[in-house]
Amino acid sequence: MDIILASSSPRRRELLARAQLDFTVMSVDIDETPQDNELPKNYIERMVAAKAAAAVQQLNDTVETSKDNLAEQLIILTSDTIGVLPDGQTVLVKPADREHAYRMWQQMSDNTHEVWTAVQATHVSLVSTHTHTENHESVFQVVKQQQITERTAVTFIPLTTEMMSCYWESGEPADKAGGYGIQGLGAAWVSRINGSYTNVVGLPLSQTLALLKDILDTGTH
Ligand SMILES: Cc1cn([C@H]2C[C@H](O)[C@@H](COP(=O)(O)OP(=O)(O)OP(=O)(O)O)O2)c(=O)[nH]c1=O
Repeated sequence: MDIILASSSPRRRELLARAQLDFTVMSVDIDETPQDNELPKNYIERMVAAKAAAAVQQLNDTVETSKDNLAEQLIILTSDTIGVLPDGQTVLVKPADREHAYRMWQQMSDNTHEVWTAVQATHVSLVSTHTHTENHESVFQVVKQQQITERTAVTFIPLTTEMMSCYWESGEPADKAGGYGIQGLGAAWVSRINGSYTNVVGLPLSQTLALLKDILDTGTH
């Protein structure tokens, strides 16, 4: 079964490549705006499912021209990373602008938040259906989907306005949940983590491999 990583995150690509698996990558674009008072669990589960649905739709939009290059059974991997404040309710996403980043960082300063990454593995199969004109049409249909969510606690040192200003200017925070990258300059703000490091970077690697193994095992029985 072929694996598709449906993500435009270079970090996820790089992490999955470390497992020396064969996989291809496609980008999906969805609206990632949290709903009012949406709980972290609901938000993150909705995101990975929506990314998977967008990937299936994208495959089906081009299936007639690309099916010679596609396996009939595919596993699509989608993932989403958020920060969660100690209240267990506040979701930290990518900063919309500098002020948004500062607001998040003020709440994370000298405090411990959690980073949650959800991963969904979606097994799809190419099936041939009859159309009303008696023609055949091929579409990918979902056979099975499984999700996991991994949580890592991250403690920040006390932050000053000057530190926040310098960091924002670096450009690193813009495309990252909670407005920091532990794999980059953001490491200087982290005094301690408890849990998976790769989870913070965007893909909990060992847990993702276990999820893949699980869905591959059940798919072939
Ligand atoms: C906390 C943290 C997040 N991040 C990143 C991981 C995710 O890529 C990003 C959160 O945004 P996501 O929406 O999870 O992912 P994405 O938009 O980058 O990619 P795609 O939806 O196409 O898969 O924040 C880091 O790189 N380092 C960190 O320390």
